[in-house]
Amino acid sequence: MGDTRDGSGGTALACERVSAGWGATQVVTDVSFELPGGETLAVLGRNGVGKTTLVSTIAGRADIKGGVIRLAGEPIQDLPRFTRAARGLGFVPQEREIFPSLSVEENLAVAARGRGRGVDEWTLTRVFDLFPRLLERRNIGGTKLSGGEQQMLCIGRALMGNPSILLMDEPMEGLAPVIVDLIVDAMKRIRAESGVAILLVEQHVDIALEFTSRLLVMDRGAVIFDAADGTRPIDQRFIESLVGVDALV
Ligand SMILES: Nc1ncnc2c1ncn2[C@@H]1O[C@H](COP(=O)(O)OP(=O)(O)OP(=O)(O)O)[C@@H](O)[C@H]1O
Repeated sequence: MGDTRDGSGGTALACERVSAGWGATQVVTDVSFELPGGETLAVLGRNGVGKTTLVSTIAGRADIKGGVIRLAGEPIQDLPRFTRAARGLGFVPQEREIFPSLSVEENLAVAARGRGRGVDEWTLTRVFDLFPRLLERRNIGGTKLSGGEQQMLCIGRALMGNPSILLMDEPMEGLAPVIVDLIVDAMKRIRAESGVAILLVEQHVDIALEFTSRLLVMDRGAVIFDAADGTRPIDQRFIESLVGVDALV
């Protein structure tokens, strides 16, 4: 019997015909998928196709216009974002949103939320073990960090909430290749050590395929290639052709 809170052994996150946008503007149309507990799903697509809008809708930041979002089976689309976070939805936003007036350690500490999982809990010590750079910089103000360090802090902060689902919006964007490697390694450790389900928004097909063969490709707000259940054979070059050349530079 799996952990009912994080849905392991069942569906951790599901979107059922979700349409969404910002104010009066609809961006996402009829997106459906299921993400089992502990698995990773990559959402691919070129700039502006609606990937951020989709994860922002799941997180409770964009406006849902139709459909149902389920967290471990329970509908959450009408809940405020803070309640979704409290129920186990972690978010690594594209803009990182580090608190500028707080140190690294304070940024992490304010996000701490224990869930009584004992040794499996993410704590300051564990986050510093995952990202030793953050330990070295623990007393530095959040905005004095490099882009890569800010991304580590943003991921560490989401982990401090001990989520069952981690929504990650292009976490490698704009980072030097050596930092991308470091973040990829950290994400592999996060998956192995915590069994968290990850919804990864990516533009780079090769990076997505390092984690998963569960893929959705979006174009103009809709899903144009659905391999979310992970059973479809994946041809990297075909997926790259769907995502578009601007994603390959
Ligand atoms: N916070 C926001 N407020 C208002 N409109 C937004 C917001 N974020 C995105 N949009 C709009 O939604 C549309 C789709 O953009 P979105 O960011 O969802 O695409 P994307 O696939 O994530 O692209 P990118 O990789 O550039 O982030 C665009 O017209 C964009 O201007």
